[in-house]
Amino acid sequence: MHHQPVTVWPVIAGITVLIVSLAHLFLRKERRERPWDDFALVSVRDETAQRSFALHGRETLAKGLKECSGPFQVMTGSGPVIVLPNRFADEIKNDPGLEFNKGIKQDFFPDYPGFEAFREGLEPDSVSMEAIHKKLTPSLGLVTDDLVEETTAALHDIYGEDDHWQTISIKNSTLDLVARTSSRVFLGEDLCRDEQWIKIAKGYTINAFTGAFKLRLVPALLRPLWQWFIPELKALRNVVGNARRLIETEVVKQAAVVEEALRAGRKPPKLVNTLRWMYELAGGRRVDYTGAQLAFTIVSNPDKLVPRNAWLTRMLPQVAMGAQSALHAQAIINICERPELLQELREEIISVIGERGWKNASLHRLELMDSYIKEIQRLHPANVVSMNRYANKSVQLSDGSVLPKGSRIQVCADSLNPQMYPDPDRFDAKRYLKMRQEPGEASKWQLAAVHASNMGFGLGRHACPGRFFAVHHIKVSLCHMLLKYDWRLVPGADPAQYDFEESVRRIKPSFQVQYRRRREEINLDMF
Ligand code: HEM
Repeated sequence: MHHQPVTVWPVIAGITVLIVSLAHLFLRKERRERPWDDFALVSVRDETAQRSFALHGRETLAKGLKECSGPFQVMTGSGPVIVLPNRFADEIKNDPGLEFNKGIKQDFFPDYPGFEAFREGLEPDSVSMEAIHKKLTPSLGLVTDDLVEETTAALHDIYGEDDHWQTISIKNSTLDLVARTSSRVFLGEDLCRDEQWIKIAKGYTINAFTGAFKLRLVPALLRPLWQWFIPELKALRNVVGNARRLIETEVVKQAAVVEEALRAGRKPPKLVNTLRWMYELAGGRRVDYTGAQLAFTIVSNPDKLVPRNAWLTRMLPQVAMGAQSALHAQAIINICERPELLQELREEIISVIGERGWKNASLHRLELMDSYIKEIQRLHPANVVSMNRYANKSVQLSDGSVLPKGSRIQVCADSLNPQMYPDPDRFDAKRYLKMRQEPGEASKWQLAAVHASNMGFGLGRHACPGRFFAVHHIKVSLCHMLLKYDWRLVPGADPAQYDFEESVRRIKPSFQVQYRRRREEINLDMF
């Protein structure tokens, strides 16, 4: 009788892959999700450490600070994080052993198709990072006219011209405003008004986060194959494809204008947007313009992030649009409760912009506004920890404790320290203005300056490089929003409309405010 040859090799190969994958999964879980030795694991209300931090993050941190004399740890959804009291902020701020990007890279898949934004955005020497440092920050004076024009057009579309009170979600409306006005600076006039682009910027984030989350659940060996079966990653690849079509068309268009001018022996017309800047900086280098633009917008919709991505939800909302729109929204909410301050801010805008126009120096002179926003970052921060780091090697602290290689770190804020801030629980819009009036302190307490006592923009070598633009941007927006509209809370509405996730506080999308068009004292569009 003829026997069918037994095809044992595929079976053996399959079993081997399974065993290796399970071993890998086990080891990975062991390595990344077990608390570190030598650091107290803090929890409150008899909850498990993970639930304690997820549900009562700020309370858990407060307990750790009160009961532990030094660093302690909390358990996040994706493993332990060692929390340092604020006194270590200056000590570790420039430590080369503590990286910003590595933690994100580990949880995302920059080499897989769809994750181009992570590949481009997480390279410290990427052209997009260079564009922020070398072009965007030094050229703020050049982007002001575009920002002013786009703000006027966007406010007209979003809030309109009606002088009767109307009700709107402050979170969604400021997100729409910021998505459009910052896209004007990132991409130029045509794309910032393109609904398809705005939709892409919002869709990319949710698919990237959900897809990465699902992929992380699978053993590493299977991921190269598994990625093709995850619906969100299919959607992600489509979004990138659509973005690529839009952005590359724009790159070709902008490049053609430059080439044509050069061929005709003319100086190319000036265009101020990061796309053009990256093109100029690229030299011979290959640049993924689409990945870079998606990286700029990656957190345009931070509310939709998946809870299990806790480590990332803490880090990424602090980058770009999500943080900018949250600060815009908080500035409006706070002003609703302070009509006298609104009047003072209006007077400052009228006197500074009215007399000097939209110069860079004028925006510097909006010192009350500067102080007001910094006080919001102090007293109503989106997060009470900052300086997310990953230890590339073990790092010894001055108290003798050792941050193990592979651990993730955060530093607690100290913005309620009465030694630093008298009457710390009081919201004082002029607090930083007064501090700047002390001899020698004029620039130390500017909104864009970083200091361990207010880490709204981080601290040290990984402090936010986009902060100078962010400050410029919010000042242009607030000049328009405060002068053109009256604002108030919805009468009788619950003031506590925030969601808390771990140590992060987010404004609920359902948080509504009321506004109506007023006649502005000066025409901001004429300067
Ligand atoms: C109000 C707006 C913004 C706020 C509050 C903010 C806040 C922050 C904070 C706190 C960090 C440090 C995170 C940490 O150390 O854990 C950070 C980093 C960063 N931010 Fe911002 N940011 C804002 C806007 C922007 C903008 C507009 C850009 C880009 C143009 C940007 C690009 C970045 C980048 C690339 C990093 C990482 C820096 C590095 O890897 O060294 N941010 N941001």
